Amino acid sequence: MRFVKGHGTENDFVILPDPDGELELSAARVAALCDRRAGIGADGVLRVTRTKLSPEVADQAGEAEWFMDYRNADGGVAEMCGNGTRVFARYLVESGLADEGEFGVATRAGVKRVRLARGGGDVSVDMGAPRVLGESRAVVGGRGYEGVRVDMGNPHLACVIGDPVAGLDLTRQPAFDPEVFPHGVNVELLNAVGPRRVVMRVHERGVGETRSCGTGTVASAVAAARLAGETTGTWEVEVPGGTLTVTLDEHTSHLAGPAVLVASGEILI
Ligand SMILES: N[C@@H](CCC[C@H](N)C(=O)O)C(=O)O
Repeated sequence: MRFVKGHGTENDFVILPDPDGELELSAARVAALCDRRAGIGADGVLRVTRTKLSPEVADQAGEAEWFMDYRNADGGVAEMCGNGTRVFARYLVESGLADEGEFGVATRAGVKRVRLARGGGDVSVDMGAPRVLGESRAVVGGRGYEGVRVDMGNPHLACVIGDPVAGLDLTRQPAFDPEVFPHGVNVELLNAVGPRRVVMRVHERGVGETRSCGTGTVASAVAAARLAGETTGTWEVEVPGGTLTVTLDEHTSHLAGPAVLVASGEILI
C-alpha cells in the first residue's frame, strides 16, 4: 500500500490514497501505522477517497469530490481536523487530484473550502462558525483551569490561563467533566502574550499532546477574543510546531499556515 507523510506546523499525518474506496481501515491498523517506533509514526491518518463512494458523506459529493476520512492515532474516528484538511488539500493539489485555487473538501463536519497554490506556501481553510457552548473546567497537574467550550465540528475546551503553558505537564489527559464531554474533548491551554497573539499547547483526544491542532487554534482564538471583549479579528497562535493565523468574522473562521508533504513510500506492515 502506498503512503505519503505530511504535516501542518508539525501536526503530522499518514496519507493513504484510496480513490476507489477499497481500503478496510481498522482501528488497530491505524494505530499500528501511527506508532512512532513500530510504524510510520503520526498524530493521525488521512484516507483520501471519493466522496460519492463514502455513504456517511455522500450528500457532500456535489460540493467536494474528495473526502478526508480522518482517524486519530489511537484508531478512533473524529469529526474534523483543521491541520489535516490543510495537509489533505496540499496532497490533492501536488498529486494532481485537484487544481490549485479554491475547492471543497468533504469532512464529517461538512464541506470545508480550502485555498492554496501548487508548490508551497500557506493553505487556508474556511473552518465554519465556531459554536460557543458555555464554560467548563480542565484539571492539569492538580490545578483547575476554567475554559470555554467550543464546537468546531469536534469538541474543544480552550482555557486562557495565568500559569505559563511551557511549564505544564501534558503527558497525561487533562481531567474534564465527562457529563459535559461524553465523547471526550481536545483541551487547549493558552497564554495571551500580546495584542491578538497567544501561545497554545494542546492535549488532543485520541492522540495525546501534539505540536499543533488547527481546530484547537480556532477554539483558542475564540477564547482569547472573548476575554478581550472582541468577536472578530485576526489572531496569531503560536504552537510548539510553528505559528497559525486564525481570522474570526461575523459568519465564519479561517485558519491559515504551512502544509508540507515530506515523504512517500510503500507500507510493508
Ligand atoms: N489535529 C486536529 C484535530 C484532530 C482531531 C482531534 N484529535 C479530535 O479527536 O477531535 C486539528 O488540526 O484540528
